[in-house]
Amino acid sequence: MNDSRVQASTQKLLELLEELAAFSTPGPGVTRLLYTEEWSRAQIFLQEKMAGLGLEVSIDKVGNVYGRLSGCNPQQKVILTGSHIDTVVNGGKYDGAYGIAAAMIALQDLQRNFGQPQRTLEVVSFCEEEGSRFPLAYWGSGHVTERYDGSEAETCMDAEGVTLKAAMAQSSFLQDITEEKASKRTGVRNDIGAFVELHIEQGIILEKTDTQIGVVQGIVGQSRYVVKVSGIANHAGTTPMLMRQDALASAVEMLYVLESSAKTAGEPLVATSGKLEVYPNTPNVIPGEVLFTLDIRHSEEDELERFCEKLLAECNEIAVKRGVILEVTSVLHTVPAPMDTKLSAMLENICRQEGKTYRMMVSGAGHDAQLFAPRCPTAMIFVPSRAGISHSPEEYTSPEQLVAGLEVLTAMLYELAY
Ligand SMILES: NC(=O)NC(NC(N)=O)C(=O)[O-]
Ligand SMILES: [Zn+2]
Ligand SMILES: [Zn+2]
Repeated sequence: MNDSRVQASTQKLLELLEELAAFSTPGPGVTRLLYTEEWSRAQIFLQEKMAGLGLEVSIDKVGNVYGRLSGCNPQQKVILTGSHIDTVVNGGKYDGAYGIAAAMIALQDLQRNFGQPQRTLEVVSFCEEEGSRFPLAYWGSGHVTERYDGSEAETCMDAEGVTLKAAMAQSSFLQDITEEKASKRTGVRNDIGAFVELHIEQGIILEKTDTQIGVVQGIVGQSRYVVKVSGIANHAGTTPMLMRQDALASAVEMLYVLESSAKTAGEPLVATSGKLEVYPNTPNVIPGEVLFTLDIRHSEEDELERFCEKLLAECNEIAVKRGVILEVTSVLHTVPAPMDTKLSAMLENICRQEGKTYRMMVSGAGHDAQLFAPRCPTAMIFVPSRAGISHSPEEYTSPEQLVAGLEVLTAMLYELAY
C-alpha cells in the first residue's frame, strides 16, 4: 500500500481500537464480559460499522457478528477471519479486538483496491472466547464449530447465579436483532474454507528477538477446573490447631503443589490458579469452604493429561490427610492444535516478499483458531506485545506493529480470495 493509504488504514485501525475499548465497565483497562451491556453495545457498534463498510451483516443466535464481502464464485467455501470481542476483567484493548478491527479494515482495503473477490470473505466478531464470566470458553467459535449445541446455556451460570440463557435474554443486542437480520442467523458453519486469525502475541518472544511477525505453528492445549474444598467453619480462637478441618489451609497446600510440580515439569507446561474464593471470608472464622480455579497448559496432549492426573491425585491425598472434602469439576479441555502448514508457508512467503522479519512459534494462549484447526485449514499471525504483557491494562502494541500485522493479514486474504 502507498504511504497515504497506509496512513489512512493506520488511522482507521487506531480509531476502531479506541472506540471498542470505550465499551467497558468502569475501572482499569477494558472489561467487556459476555452478554453484559458494554458487550451488547460493542456488538451493536461493530454491526453498524460493518454495514457502513458495505459488508452484508448477519448475526447468529449466540451473538456472533459476521460481515460478508461476497465473492463472484459463491459455490466456493468462505475465507473467514476475525477474533473475539469479549475480554478478561481489567484486560487490554488489543486481545481479540485487534483481530476484528484489522480484519474489517483489510476487507475494506481489498474491496477498494481490487474489487469483488473470487471467494467470499467474511470477518467475524466471536461473542466470547476468554471464559471470564461463565465457566466455559469459546462460546462463540464453539457454537460455529459444533463444540457446543446451545443446551449448555440452560445450566451454565456465572458467579451471581445468572444462567447463560438468562444473560442472553437480558442482552440488549440479542433482543435488538431485527426480524430481517434474524432470518440470516447462522448456526454451525460448514461452509468455511479457511480461517485466519490475527492476534497480539501476549508473550515476550517477538519483542525479545526484535521480530515483527509471529507465524503460529500450533496452539497449546489447556485444561481448566473449578476445585471446591469443604472443611468445617469454626472459631479461630477456641479451635486447637490439630483439631481443624481448615479449607483454606488445605487449598494453600494444594496450590503450593500446583506451582512446585509445574516448575519441576518445566517448559512448556504452565499452571495457574487465577481465582480463589473463601467462605465465610471472616478474620476470626476458620474457613469452611474454598473455591479455586486451575488453568493448566501444554503443547503435548499426553503430557497435559499426565500432569493433571498426578496433580489431582496429590490434591486428593492432601484432602484425606486433612479431613476435608475435595470436589473437582472440569470446565474446559482443549487439545493442542497444529496450524495448517500450507497456510503457514504462505505467511512466511508474504513476510519475505514484504521484507518483514518473522519467526515460527507456538501460542501459549488459547485462541478461536484452535477450534477451526480440525475443521478447515487454519492460520494465525502474531504481532508483538510490549514487555510480553497481556490480560492487563498495560497491554500495548505500537501502531507500526499493528499495521505490520494488518498488512500481512491483507496480503494473506488477497492470496486466498482473489
Ligand atoms: N487469547 C487469549 O487470551 N485466550 C485466552 N482464552 C482462552 N480461552 O484460552 C487465554 O487464556 O489464553
Ligand atoms: Zn485473552
Ligand atoms: Zn484472545
